[in-house]
Amino acid sequence: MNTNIQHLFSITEKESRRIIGLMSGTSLDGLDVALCEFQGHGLNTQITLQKFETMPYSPDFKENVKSIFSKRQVDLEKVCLLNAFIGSYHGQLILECLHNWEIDPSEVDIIASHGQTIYHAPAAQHHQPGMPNATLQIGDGDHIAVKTGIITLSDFRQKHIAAGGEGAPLAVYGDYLLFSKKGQNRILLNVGGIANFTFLPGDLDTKKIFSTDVGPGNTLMDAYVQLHYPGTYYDANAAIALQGTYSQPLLAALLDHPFFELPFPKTTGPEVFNLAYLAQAQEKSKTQHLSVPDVMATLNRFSATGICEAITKGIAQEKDFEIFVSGGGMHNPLLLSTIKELLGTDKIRDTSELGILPDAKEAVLFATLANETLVGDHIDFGYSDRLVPSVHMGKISFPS
Ligand SMILES: Nc1ncnc2c1ncn2[C@@H]1O[C@H](COP(=O)(O)OP(=O)(O)OP(=O)(O)O)[C@@H](O)[C@H]1O
Ligand SMILES: CC(=O)N[C@H]1[C@@H]2OC[C@@H](O2)[C@@H](O)[C@@H]1O[C@H](C)C(=O)O
Repeated sequence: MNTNIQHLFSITEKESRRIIGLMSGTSLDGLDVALCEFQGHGLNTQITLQKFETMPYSPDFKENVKSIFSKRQVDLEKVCLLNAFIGSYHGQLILECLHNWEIDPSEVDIIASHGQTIYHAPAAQHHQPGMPNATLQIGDGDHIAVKTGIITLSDFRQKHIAAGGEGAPLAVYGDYLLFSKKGQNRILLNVGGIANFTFLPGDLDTKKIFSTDVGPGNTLMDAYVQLHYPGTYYDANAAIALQGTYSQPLLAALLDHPFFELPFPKTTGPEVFNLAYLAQAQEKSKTQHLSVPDVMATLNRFSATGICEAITKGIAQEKDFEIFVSGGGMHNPLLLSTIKELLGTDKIRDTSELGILPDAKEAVLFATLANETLVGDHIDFGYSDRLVPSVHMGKISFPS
């Protein structure tokens, strides 16, 4: 047997496995690195988040990725170069993290890498006849494996699409295993660039469980800040939005998009919800005269409204539910207070109450997906055979 396969096989036989989960999200703040220890699998998964760090990206790197991110026309050579570059750069950042944590790479069994999404195109969004759901993450796993010497699983979204899904959100697979609780309806809300939530019914009926994107989380707010305050990446603590007042006509125009009417589960990205979309909405609502703080306040309210309307639809007739929030948007005080106001609840907790640091949740998800691919059994995610396919995801890269 090839020694790589032998090594992989021995990892699957271990009592516990150390897996590094990686996430590089749409806001391009940095690479989230979560070192997790797993025992068991499926609903018996036991996970300990041993270390977590966000390795910040340099401004140059952000600009490089932004030049090809979510754009229909790009420099194809740049895409090709960045695919290799990001793989090796992520490998380097992992080695730096391990060095900071005084952990030798040989003590890590597996890396689970999301890569960098550069284009997301579910069929409901691209409308190109005869063309499938599609999504593209770059930062090739072979480069990570060779750089670190650690077996790497990557490119998780393609199998989801191949099996009938839209490639996102994948959160349902991890949330169900790590956070379901019999007797309690739970909403796991992640406010990243795009916001999404998972509904976990208290009867644990997999036919009702799903994750769905709901629309913009931070992406439009971030893009607008970056346009008006070059060198600033986001509206820290909603300082700008809090100086403004939201505009009802602009809010209505922003909410007037067919995505919001689509049934769950569904997915979207900055390919749709971007500055051009905002400009169209301002034109439609004749609100081009608004001040920067007023637009920021409206974008903030837009994200909160999209989130709350989707949650209200998603929980259907369930009256009692708990919300656990994660993602960078949870640090935005105006967004959080509006979500509480619109849902009429004060009871929003974060996932640290469930044992997982909220900023680490998505990186932990990919580690969990890798653990299932290595040692998990078939789980029937039945919400819809097509949209939450029951598959194991990730491609395997060996270091040699
Ligand atoms: N103190 C804060 N005040 C306001 N917003 C904040 C604060 N801290 C973080 N954010 C927001 O959170 C964003 C980063 O969130 P996160 O890291 O969850 O996004 P991501 O993982 O890149 O996105 P996605 O989940 O869509 O891939 C920032 O760009 C910013 O908009
Ligand atoms: C295509 C893509 O990268 N989508 C991300 C993004 O960030 C949040 C939301 O949009 C979600 O759909 C997804 O990530 C999480 C980890 C998911 O798949 O559950």
